[in-house]
Parts: sequence; C-alpha cells; structure tokens
Amino acid sequence: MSDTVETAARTAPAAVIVGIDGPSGTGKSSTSKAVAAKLGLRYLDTGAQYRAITWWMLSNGIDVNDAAAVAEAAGKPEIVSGTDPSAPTITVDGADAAGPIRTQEVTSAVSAVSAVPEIRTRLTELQRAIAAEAPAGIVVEGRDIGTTVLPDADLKIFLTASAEARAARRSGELKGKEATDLAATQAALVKRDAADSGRKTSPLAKAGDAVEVDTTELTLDQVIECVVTLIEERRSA
Ligand SMILES: Nc1ncnc2c1ncn2[C@@H]1O[C@H](COP(=O)(O)OP(=O)(O)O)[C@@H](O)[C@H]1O
Ligand SMILES: Nc1ccn([C@H]2C[C@H](O)[C@@H](COP(=O)(O)OP(=O)(O)O)O2)c(=O)n1
Repeated sequence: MSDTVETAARTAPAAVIVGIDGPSGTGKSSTSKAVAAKLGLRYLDTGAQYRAITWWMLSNGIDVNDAAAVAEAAGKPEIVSGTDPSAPTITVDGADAAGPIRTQEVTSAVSAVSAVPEIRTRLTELQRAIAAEAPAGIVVEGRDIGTTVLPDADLKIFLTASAEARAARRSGELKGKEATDLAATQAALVKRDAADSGRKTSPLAKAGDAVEVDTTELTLDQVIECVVTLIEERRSA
C-alpha cells in the first residue's frame, strides 16, 4: 500500500449506519432523504420494498390474505432499490414500480404481505446487503431497522407523532380530496399501525437503544437538524 493510500484509509471516516423507524406519517422518508443528501450517505426506503413485493403479488393474482401462497412466491420477484437520496428508485423484475406501489390497493394489502415471515427474511437479507455496500454509510428507514435489520446501527431513531398530525400530513398529500377524508385517512393509519405493531415477526417497535423524537410540534427542518446533530455527535464520539 502506498503512503497516500494508507493515509486516506486512516483518515477517511468510517461508514455510518443510521436506522430510522416509526409509524406512517411521522416523517421517516422526508427526514431520511434529506439527512442522507446533506451528509453524503445512501438512502434506503424499506417500506417501498414491502410495497413493491405486494404490488407483484397483486399483479400476479396471488391472494394476499393466503399466507402460504405469499410465502411460496416470496422468492420470485426481483426487487432492486436505487439508493441515491436525491433520486431513489425501485424496480420489480426490471419495471419501474415507483408509481404503482403508492396506490390505495397496495397500501391496503401491504400489512398482510409484510407479516409473512418468508417475505421478511427475503427483504431483510436484501436490506443488509445494500447497507453493507454503502461506501460512506446509509440511512435506512422502516419499521424494524433498529430491532432486526441493523441491530448494530451507529444511530437508531424512532419517530412518533400524534395520529391527528400524521393524518393531516397524509391528507395534505392527497390533493383535491374532500375534508371528510381526514377521518378516513386517520382511521386507515391507525388500522395499519395496529397490524404492523401486532404481527409476530419483527413488528413495528422502538429498539431499546433508539432515540425517540416526537415530531408532532416540530417542522420537518427541525427534525432534519435534530437527526444531523445526533449523527455528528456519534461520529465525533
Ligand atoms: N415535521 C413535519 N411537519 C410537517 N409535515 C411533515 C413533517 N415531517 C413530514 N411531513 C410531511 O408529512 C408527509 C409524510 O411524511 P413522510 O416523510 O412520507 O412520512 P413517513 O415516511 O413516516 O410515512 C409528507 O408530506 C411530509 O412532507
Ligand atoms: N421495515 C419495514 C418497512 C415497511 N413495512 C411494511 C409496513 C408498512 O405499513 C408498509 C409500508 O411502509 P411505508 O414506509 O411505505 O409506509 P408509509 O410511507 O408510512 O405509508 O410496509 C414493514 O413491515 N417493515
């Protein structure tokens, strides 16, 4: 090894692994993308992967409530995630899945599919491989990152917010809908939280060593700043 290479190896900061978990609408995606872009890290949306595999099941006529059928098909679709935080991508068998994974049909089915252990094993392996390959590090967001996928992460964050605030944020994304949709949005969020927290295999849960941040009264910029500060503290520790 030349002197220059040895010096670079000694001075380059170690890759930093950050896990951000929490229920829907707490700000995981927006915060993770912004933090990763600011710090030059990769970004992985594991929820998009669960949505992508759900979309494939629906498109291929698999009954998402038949756990055995879902388990049998778990290894079939090829899911590829692009981890550039300024332009994350997701494909299923080579087809762009970014649009179709956000439909109501997928949102309603994703909790059932993601409760199947074979699905979780497959995606957990994929997520660990992606994290291991990130040169400077990565921000990975989901439901079980701190507890199961990356238990040795350098920093674990658990975002929360009131159901009212989360529903208002989600409704704000659904332009042109009527005001009554707010109650329906909140009911759907609470139902999905319960399914995701209640499943047997790696449920939505805060890791014992995660830092909990309640975002109800914070702006997105404040949450981003808070996470960036926590990462810098860990790096300099
Ligand atoms: N602290 C915040 N205050 C207000 N709106 C927020 C905040 N954090 C996120 N949002 C908005 O709420 C919506 C849901 O955020 P998102 O990052 O997708 O949450 P999650 O990934 O946890 O489901 C987005 O429209 C986002 O811009
Ligand atoms: N690590 C993860 C990430 C998501 N999931 C499941 C449970 C979630 O309801 C769905 C969708 O996740 P996603 O993060 O896209 O959900 P929202 O952006 O909050 O609507 O995937 C999971 O089981 N484990």
